[in-house]
Amino acid sequence: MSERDTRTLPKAELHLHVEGTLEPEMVYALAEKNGITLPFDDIDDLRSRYSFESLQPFLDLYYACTDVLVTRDDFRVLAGAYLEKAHADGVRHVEMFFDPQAHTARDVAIDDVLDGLLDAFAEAKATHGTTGGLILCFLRHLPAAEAAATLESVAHRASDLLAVGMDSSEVGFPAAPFAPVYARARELGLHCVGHAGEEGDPSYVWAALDELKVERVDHGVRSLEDDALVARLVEQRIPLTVCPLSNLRLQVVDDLREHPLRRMLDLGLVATVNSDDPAYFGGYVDANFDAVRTALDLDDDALRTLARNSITGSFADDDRKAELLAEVDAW
Ligand code: HPA
Ligand SMILES: [Zn+2]
Repeated sequence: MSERDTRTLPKAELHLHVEGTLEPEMVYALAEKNGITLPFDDIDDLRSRYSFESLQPFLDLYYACTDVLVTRDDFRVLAGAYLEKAHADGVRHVEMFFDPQAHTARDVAIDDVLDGLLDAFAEAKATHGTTGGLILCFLRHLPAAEAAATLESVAHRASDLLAVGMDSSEVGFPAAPFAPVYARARELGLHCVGHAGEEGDPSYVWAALDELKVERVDHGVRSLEDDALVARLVEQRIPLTVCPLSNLRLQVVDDLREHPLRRMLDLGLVATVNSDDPAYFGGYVDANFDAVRTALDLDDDALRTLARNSITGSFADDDRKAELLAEVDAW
């Protein structure tokens, strides 16, 4: 096993929900500032709820906490705190998910969400040289018509986004109705990614590829159950944004020593390591690198491959990719 400090390994984070970086202290501070009554007794009661049997109970808590985000500055502060932690973890490029429908449903203006998040990126670029951008996620448990309306509401600001994505409950919520929304996103010049194969079987990953035409699969760990799917992902070099501690906490895997990440690398898949919802799942990106390094006995070459995959799998421009890949080679 490698002994190097993985925080010094230059990397990109490609699977990070900004709402999932809401730490309990910030939940309480923002609730007080914004006069919001939380459905918990106190901060310790909230902390006691961070144990999840599956995706849905986590999502219920995640959306309840999201209600404290109201103003442009709330979004700036939230994303800014994450970008500082990411910088300390060696993250040089971030492609950040946000869930606009979780905010506009509470009458928060989508421009305030976007502007606050972009303020934080501008600060991180100026302070640390961090690059990256925003991925607008559609909530797949809601009707596709609502996703379409959300996209149209920001169509005039498409240049402020990198991509669209899809998250929230997976099993029982088919991708096909969202195909026209994804087609429209491509028309607007946006990249396309989507969560699939987290809890859903390989048919969900096929649908993300064939119906939504995603360029990257978020999670995708269940793809390994289907050899033909693995062959397609390898052949087309479709990156998979894997989130080990998330998989452990949501009981997608019982034990990190059984996590498929090493098998994914051995099969030639473009797998990356990410934190998903770090405030809820026990750690930011370096904690994820550290956990899989120990559990799967990964050496420095495997860690470098994961970092390289995060850069080649990103939507950074070619010059930025070359710059970051050279930094990884020098590690
Ligand atoms: O891990 C996740 N899966 C699906 N939706 C999500 N929304 C936030 N985190 C997640
Ligand atoms: Zn996710």
